[in-house]
Amino acid sequence: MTQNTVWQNVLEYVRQSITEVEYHTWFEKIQPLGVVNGSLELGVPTSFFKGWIEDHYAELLTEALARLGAQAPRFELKVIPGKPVQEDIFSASTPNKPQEARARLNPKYIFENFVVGQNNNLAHAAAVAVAESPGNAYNPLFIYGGVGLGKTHLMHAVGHSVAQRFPDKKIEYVSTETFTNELINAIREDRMSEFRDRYRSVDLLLVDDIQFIAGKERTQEEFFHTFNALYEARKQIILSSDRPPKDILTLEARLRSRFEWGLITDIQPPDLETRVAILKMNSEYRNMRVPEEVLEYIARQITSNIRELEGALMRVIAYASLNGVQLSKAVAIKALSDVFAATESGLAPEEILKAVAEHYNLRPEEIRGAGRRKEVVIPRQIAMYLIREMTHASLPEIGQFFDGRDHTTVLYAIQKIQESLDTEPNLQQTLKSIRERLR
Ligand SMILES: Nc1ncnc2c1ncn2[C@@H]1O[C@H](COP(=O)(O)OP(=O)(O)OP(=O)(O)O)[C@@H](O)[C@H]1O
Repeated sequence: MTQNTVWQNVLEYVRQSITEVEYHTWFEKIQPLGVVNGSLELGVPTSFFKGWIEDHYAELLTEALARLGAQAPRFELKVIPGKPVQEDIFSASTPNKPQEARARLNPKYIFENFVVGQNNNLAHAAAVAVAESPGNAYNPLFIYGGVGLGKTHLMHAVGHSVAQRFPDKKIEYVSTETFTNELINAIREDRMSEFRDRYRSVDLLLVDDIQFIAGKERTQEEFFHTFNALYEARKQIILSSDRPPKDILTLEARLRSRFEWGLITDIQPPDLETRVAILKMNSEYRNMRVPEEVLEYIARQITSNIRELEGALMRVIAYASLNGVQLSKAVAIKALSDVFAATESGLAPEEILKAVAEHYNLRPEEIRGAGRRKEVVIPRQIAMYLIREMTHASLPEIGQFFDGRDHTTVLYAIQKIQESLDTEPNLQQTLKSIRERLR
């Protein structure tokens, strides 16, 4: 199981550095075989495939292993003809066929894997009630809370549970971003009735990150009608958000009041015991035995984001396996040393954004916002680049920070700056003086 943990970490890194097409073409077909003497062994379907990976991605793979703390990062490709596509927990969240409702649900996000603590027990109880009697308990169910605290997990858990209990019910999970993009495409391609049929014919609609609907008038209009159609037909709606409806600015009053019709429940950051329990559950899920002292060390370091908490555990497991050492607190401290060193040196994305804004004589909101003028686009790209360089924020987190942009937008911005750095000496000077402001 360790190899899966290592591989998932590597994949996460790789995915941020290449296009989705490359990722699906090459990396989804690789199967982790094991870590042998510190070298990660990977199974590939053909020798052509092997050669391609060696020629094009060797450096990236080595870099990913080094980032995981491998002292001597090495991997070996073995041709295993006819090997099926690796089953990985991330692949379930990306298929395009809309009707395959369950396919959009992450298999890990079930009630059994959700640790209930004081921070989330009300949200959990409400989700269970809704799963038992969709459309009748609380409609809509509105779950809000900070980043990485389990909102999506709970929504998916309801989806899995309803799918199991009521196999004929149609379930749709969608992020607000996807809903918006699909709406735009439907309008452009003259497929609005298809779009409406699809969303208005479901029995359970799960919409993630609804706060991003703010300011999008056409999306709000369409969602309003979808909401009404489903509500009147007593179909269940669950919404997640990083804030309660009253704090979503520029949300039409009629939508806000609808969001408040059912039950609004929040998820708070977990306490220490709950964090340890989550880590324990996670290691059991991966069939790993991790000493209590390691779990506790990690749980004490990371307090407010469960995704980061899990990421740290994975990193420690990967580090131990790649370096051939037993899991212990000392190893955990080493494995996480650079993670914590960087957060202690402690620049927050806000500070970096502020420095960029000051440099350009702009307001931070102008850079963060939707403006497309060149005067704000370049500072925005620079801010994204520097946040990536100076913090441990992931591409999706940076995207979220910049008013919910997609991680591909962030990746594009970073690549753009990297390319320009070679050709534009002025840009190097700009970056230098912004970095100096941050000293
Ligand atoms: N109570 C919990 N028990 C076990 N795992 C949890 C719990 N809460 C969150 N997690 C795990 O933490 C990770 C992040 O959770 P999730 O994606 O649901 O957060 P979120 O609140 O939707 O975040 P975002 O605001 O970024 O959308 C997931 O891997 C999830 O399984």
